[in-house]
Amino acid sequence: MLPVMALAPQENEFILDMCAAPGGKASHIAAIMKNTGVLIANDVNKNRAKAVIGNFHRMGIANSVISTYDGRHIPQLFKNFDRVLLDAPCTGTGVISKDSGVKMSKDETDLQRCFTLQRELLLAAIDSLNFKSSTGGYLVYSTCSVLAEENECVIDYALKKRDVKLVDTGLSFGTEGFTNLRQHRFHPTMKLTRRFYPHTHNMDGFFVAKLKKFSNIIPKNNESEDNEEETEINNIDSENAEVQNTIEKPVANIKKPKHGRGKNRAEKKN
Ligand SMILES: C[S@@+](CC[C@H](N)C(=O)[O-])C[C@H]1O[C@@H](n2cnc3c(N)ncnc32)[C@H](O)[C@@H]1O
Repeated sequence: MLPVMALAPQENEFILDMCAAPGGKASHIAAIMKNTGVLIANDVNKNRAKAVIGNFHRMGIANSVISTYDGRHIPQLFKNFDRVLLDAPCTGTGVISKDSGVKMSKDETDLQRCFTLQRELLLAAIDSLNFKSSTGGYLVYSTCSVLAEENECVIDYALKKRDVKLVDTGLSFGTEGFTNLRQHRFHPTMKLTRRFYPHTHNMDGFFVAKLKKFSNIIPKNNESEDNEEETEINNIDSENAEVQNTIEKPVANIKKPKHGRGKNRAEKKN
């Protein structure tokens, strides 16, 4: 439950668990909230969401709404959360000891698909946060993967695309996230993220990062978006343009995100 400890939910807050099923972490958050405030427990997979319903009934949780939206659409549906947990879908390379099939069943395309989705979900999670929250404005991103492509690379992307900064997770163990790995050079604050390894920490491989949001402004990215001015998210967000077009459709009909062809200019350059 490390991500929930890092999230540090408070009573009476408005909290989103964007990828909640089967609901272990959402139940933990709800227990800390003591049936005050509101918890939105969302998961795109309707079958898996049934497990959240079961868990919440069993635990007598009465302050929650369980939804089955694609997390990338959440900012158009709910906004101004005090805290958001994004326990992202991932390749599961941290739990190979439990499911050795991961070694054989994932190829490069799966990895690419995973980290594209992770980036999109993370931007949506940030966009749904209330930076003016008097108690929060925090987001926790976690995966059960040990691959930098699904962890530091995703966080690095968000640091460039939104007005957020990494903060201490408050977790007293784990190793520091990478600032320097192969061809990658990440922001020095990446050491505030935490990595957990089966052989070192006697637990599943895991990654936890905590971000604080400072405004709704999309920072000018000097490397890839030289001609773009700082802009309020609500006005432009081209990444969400496709989402806006599909928002009225049932989840099953939602267009898949485009990979490769059709990406916007900035993403292509990254
Ligand atoms: C690592 S699991 C979450 C585990 C959960 N936090 C818990 O503690 O029980 C990732 C979840 O993300 C969900 N998911 C995948 N794509 C999604 C999307 N686009 N929007 C929302 N949820 C998504 C999957 O259905 C899966 O249940």
